Amino acid sequence: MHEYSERPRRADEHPSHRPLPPGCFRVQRPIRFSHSDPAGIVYFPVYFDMFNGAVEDWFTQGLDIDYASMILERRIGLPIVHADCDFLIPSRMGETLTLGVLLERLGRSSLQLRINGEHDGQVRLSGSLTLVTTSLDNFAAVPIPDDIRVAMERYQAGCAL
Ligand SMILES: CC(C)(COP(=O)(O)OP(=O)(O)OC[C@H]1O[C@@H](n2cnc3c(N)ncnc32)[C@H](O)[C@@H]1OP(=O)(O)O)[C@@H](O)C(=O)NCCC(=O)NCCSC(=O)c1ccc(O)cc1
Repeated sequence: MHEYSERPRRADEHPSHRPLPPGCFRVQRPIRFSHSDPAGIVYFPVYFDMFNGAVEDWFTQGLDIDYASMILERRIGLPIVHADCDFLIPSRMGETLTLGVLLERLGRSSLQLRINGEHDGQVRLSGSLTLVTTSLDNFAAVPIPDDIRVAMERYQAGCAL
């Protein structure tokens, strides 16, 4: 039996669809012509590309760990093993989305992030990414390196404030 009546209907009815805590890292993303489909709204895969850009900026600006050096010099990759997104309100060219990053879970080699797209205080989309720290030499999962874990734990504590 379908239980559609139990699905959240409005942006403010589900916990993950509320704005993230103010302490979370946020980055602005202008919506450009190239992001939109013929209906004039952002084409859904574009949001996943924006999510990864937000993760890169979160590392470099929010954690103070240079994302490019982590990959190119330390040879630590962060492949995505899970991605999902609820799309609540469409966005259009000329608008600016604010992407916020909440660190929901820190595992041995994986981390789960909630990434919300907000506009005028409203959550327009709410996604989840699971990333795994991986050696780029053999493409196997490796424990999250200590310095990265410390930075993430510090971030998690600050975000909750
Ligand atoms: C990442 C992998 C090498 C890990 O494989 P394994 O070493 O066998 O993984 P394990 O089963 O041991 O799991 C490792 C951890 O991931 C977790 N995991 C693994 N799969 C999942 C899924 N699907 N969901 C949630 N958690 C998961 C698992 O629970 C372990 O967690 P911890 O307890 O915290 O350690 C392998 O799963 C893989 O290669 N997957 C394909 C990844 C891929 O192709 N993704 C899409 C493209 S990558 C990409 O877009 C990208 C973006 C940005 C970048 O910087 C890099 C790449």
